[in-house]
Amino acid sequence: MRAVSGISATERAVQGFRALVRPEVWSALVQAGAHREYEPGQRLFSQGDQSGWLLVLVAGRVKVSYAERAGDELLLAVRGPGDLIGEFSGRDDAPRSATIQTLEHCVAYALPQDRFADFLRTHRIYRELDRYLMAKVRQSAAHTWRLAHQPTAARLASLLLEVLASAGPEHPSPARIPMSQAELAVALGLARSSVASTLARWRREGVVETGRAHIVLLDVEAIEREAARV
Ligand SMILES: Nc1ncnc2c1ncn2[C@@H]1O[C@@H]2COP(=O)(O)O[C@H]2[C@H]1O
Repeated sequence: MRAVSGISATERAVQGFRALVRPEVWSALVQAGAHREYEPGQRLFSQGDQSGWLLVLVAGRVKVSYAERAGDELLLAVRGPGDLIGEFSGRDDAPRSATIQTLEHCVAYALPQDRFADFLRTHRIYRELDRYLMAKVRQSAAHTWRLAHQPTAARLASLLLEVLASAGPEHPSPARIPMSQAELAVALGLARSSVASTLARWRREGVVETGRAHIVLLDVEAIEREAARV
């Protein structure tokens, strides 16, 4: 697959916790939690809160955002099926490090942190959790670099590819990006007008289709080429 900013699209694919454990361990983890369904735009965790549970996400994409005091939120990551959400607090007993909001309808299983700790012990999967956390740290570095150094179009393209990659293989419409232009602008720390004019150009070129609160990627290769421009 073509290299994107030195990273191939395959490497860019978000690796969930599910990919790191045996299928029967993942199933047992899901069964250990309480079934929850969330509407699009629902806030699951708020940065700074103290709460003793985490989510095992099985369907739908969420955004992870960070803000300093009353400042605008900046997007840290987009995660999807196969991910753990809210596992940091259980590791370091600190408040929630970020705010989590659903981008679309989500299905997850909720587990108290102490039950998750028991699960890690019983199934001896500390190493897998370490690898998972380190993958999140590594992806954060790439994300930060893109925010700081990529021009507008490349930054926007990178985010659209991240949302696409986080959909997971079972998603019915992964190329439908459930974010408005205003939401994309806030997420990337860009002016809304810059996002609007880039999307208008891509629309004219047949690369995307835009709706009221979503974008459909019609030509992923063209978006990958845009993301590769530094
Ligand atoms: N940089 C990041 N990349 C991916 N997920 C993150 C990142 N920062 C925070 N999170 C997730 O957001 C959650 C917020 O609550 P926690 O701090 O409990 O656990 C956090 C992680 O699951």
